Amino acid sequence: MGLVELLKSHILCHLIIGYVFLASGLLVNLLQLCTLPLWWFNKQLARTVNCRLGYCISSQGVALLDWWSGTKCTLYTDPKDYPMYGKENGIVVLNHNFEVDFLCGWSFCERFGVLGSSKVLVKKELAYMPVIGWMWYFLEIVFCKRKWEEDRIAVAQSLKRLRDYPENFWFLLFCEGTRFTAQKHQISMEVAEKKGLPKLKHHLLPRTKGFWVTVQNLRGSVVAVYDSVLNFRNNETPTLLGILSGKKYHADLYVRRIPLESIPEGEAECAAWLHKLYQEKDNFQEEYIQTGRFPGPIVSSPQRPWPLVNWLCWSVLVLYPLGVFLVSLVSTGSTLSILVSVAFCSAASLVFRWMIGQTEISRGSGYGNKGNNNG
Ligand SMILES: CC/C=C\C/C=C\C/C=C\C/C=C\C/C=C\C/C=C\CCC(=O)SCCNC(=O)CCNC(=O)[C@H](O)C(C)(C)COP(=O)(O)OP(=O)(O)OC[C@H]1O[C@@H](n2cnc3c(N)ncnc32)[C@H](O)[C@@H]1OP(=O)(O)O
Ligand SMILES: CCCCCCCCCCCCCCCC(=O)OC[C@@H](O)COP(=O)(O)O
Repeated sequence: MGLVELLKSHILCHLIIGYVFLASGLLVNLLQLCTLPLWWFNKQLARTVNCRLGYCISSQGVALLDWWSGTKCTLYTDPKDYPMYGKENGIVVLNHNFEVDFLCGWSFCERFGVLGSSKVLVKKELAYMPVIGWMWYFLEIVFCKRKWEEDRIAVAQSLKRLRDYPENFWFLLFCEGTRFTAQKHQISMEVAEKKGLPKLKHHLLPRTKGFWVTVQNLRGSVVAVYDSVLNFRNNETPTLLGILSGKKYHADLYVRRIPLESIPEGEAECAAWLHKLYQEKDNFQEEYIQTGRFPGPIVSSPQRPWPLVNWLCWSVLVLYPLGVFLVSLVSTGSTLSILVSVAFCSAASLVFRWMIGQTEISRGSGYGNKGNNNG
């Protein structure tokens, strides 16, 4: 192991990264709170400002993936669709097998200039997470309880609000509704069998209601569905802790652009369309596993320097006062103030570790563990 690798895997580096993320993130959350009065006077300006503020947080995740761990993300897509990416609103339908799929998603958003404005249908539990969950409130992210009776009105209302969003956005949908596990897969295939639907090998049976309500409510504002399939080379299953330790992975993403007008309007027809899409996604995954590549050409989607620049700026901004504080603490501080500071740092480390834990499939929810629903 080289010196740089050793340094990247050192806990002190992780603590510094965690501190920069939490301190800058909470500062940004505070700035977002300050934009509240602006919503009354100029809603579109408030939204644009919040996109930029959101970028300050999520691009740190991209910097960690692209610059710190050096993970490569390769895009397979039709070159004639490429110029449209980032220039129009799209619904992204992505498989949900990996703990860092959201980071890869963010990395592509960054490359196409839609990171600050990117949206997702996310489980309500994540709304309470400091920094990211709080940022999402101001970015008008759509939360769901994964209980259709409670979600149907709230989700539709949140989606309707996005119709006049001032920035181009991608709306991410994990239609499987939860991360892939062997047990959830077995149960969802039992549901598929009961419904007379073909079995899927690499995906859970998609939940169709969220997709239907999204397509219905964003029609006219969103132009296309980006059917996306993500996998990692060499059968790797990357983790956020691995990335934090500087482990380099190689992600491959296959994207097909499907015009929204080709998707049926009726609920049953739309659901059938989505089930067919997941059979095709399953075939693409199978092809990747057999051949090590997705269909179609690789299109270069270069990284931009901004996530690194943003990360360095925030690091200077929050590490400098910490340094000054630590020096004064050591030189003049009482035992009590040193103990309080140590306790505070330990608590912050635990919060950061808890946030990382939210990405771990082994700590995932029981949703999808019962055939008749929430489990
Ligand atoms: C060019 C580059 C392109 C792309 C780049 C890629 C991406 C970048 C884009 C954006 C990035 C932005 C942000 C990313 C950042 C972070 C996000 C990270 C993660 C958070 C994601 C989540 O939180 S996922 C969980 C929440 N989301 C969802 O659940 C969405 C899918 N779910 C739905 O749509 C649901 O329908 C629902 C949530 C709306 C409602 O839930 P409910 O459980 O009530 O669902 P249903 O009513 O559908 O369920 C009942 C039906 O399901 C059948 N059933 C029962 N058991 C099962 C089972 N085990 N498996 C499957 N189906 C089951 C049941 O029979 C019912 O059937 P019906 O026929 O009656 O419908
Ligand atoms: C320097 C930057 C460091 C960045 C550190 C980020 C810290 C962690 C933030 C995590 C925020 C996003 C979490 C996404 C987690 C996720 O993928 O959720 C899973 C859900 O879909 C489904 O849940 P489940 O039913 O449990 O599978």
